[in-house]
Amino acid sequence: MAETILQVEDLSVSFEKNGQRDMLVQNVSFQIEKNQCLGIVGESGSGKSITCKAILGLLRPPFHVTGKVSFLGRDLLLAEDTTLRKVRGSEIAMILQHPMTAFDPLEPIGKQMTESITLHKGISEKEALILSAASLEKLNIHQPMEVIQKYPHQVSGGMLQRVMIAIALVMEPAVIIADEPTTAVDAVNVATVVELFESLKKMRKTALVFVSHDLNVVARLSDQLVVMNEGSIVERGQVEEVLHHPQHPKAQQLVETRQALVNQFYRYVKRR
Ligand SMILES: Nc1ncnc2c1ncn2[C@@H]1O[C@H](COP(=O)(O)OP(=O)(O)OP(=O)(O)O)[C@@H](O)[C@H]1O
Repeated sequence: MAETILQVEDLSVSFEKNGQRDMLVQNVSFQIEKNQCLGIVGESGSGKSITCKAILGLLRPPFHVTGKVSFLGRDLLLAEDTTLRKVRGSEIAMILQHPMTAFDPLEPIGKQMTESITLHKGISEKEALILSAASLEKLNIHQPMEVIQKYPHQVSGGMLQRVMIAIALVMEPAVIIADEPTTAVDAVNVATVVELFESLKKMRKTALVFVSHDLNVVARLSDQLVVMNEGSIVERGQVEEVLHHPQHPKAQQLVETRQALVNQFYRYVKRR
């Protein structure tokens, strides 16, 4: 039987402002097994990022989170901060949409990479540096030692997203939560990133939560797909089923928009 690694039950998030409570995410439930990828799609503002942040315990008041997030039998919503930090670094990796916010602007990139790796893997800084450089090379970063010496503001957003993915590759976590991990990455490197995620899934049995606006990438990586709208899941199922036979109007709209873009692309290619 497949082993459930992450189970989210009735996750709701509200935000309090001027005595008024806004519901941002409502009763979201899903589960992921080892070696499986759950894709999350939905229009901008539908609650995808807030859901990821809530799972990772990254929301503080005035956000209010309820529900249950079980990771290998532990409820992450009830976990102490120190436990959460440990889990986040080594067992659940996160790749965030805005990479700049994930790095300390005052420390070189390499130091930040080796710090998390030595802490969670219990290896020396030198070993961590070698692993970091090898991991960066897998992501087509050909002069890794140069990048390692730079500060976050000295490289592009796409490069920082690849650095976050490189850290995840070294850590080999049980789960990766990737919130639009390729938004700033150029097209050639998107293919590399997708291949690396695919091989992590296959070789390491990593479970993935993959949020993206790119339905082609989602179709390639995901097994199950959920569609979010206004904070709720409005459709779920096998990825092919949802993409080929969407039932909810919002899911249909997403798929139609993608089809229109693909058709436009082929018309453009034919004209050339
Ligand atoms: N820091 C915040 N404070 C208050 N409200 C927020 C905050 N971040 C997000 N929200 C609100 O929460 C809701 C869900 O936002 P979220 O960022 O999860 O959407 P999303 O689906 O990830 O969108 P996108 O695809 O543009 O990243 C939106 O109504 C948004 O305005």
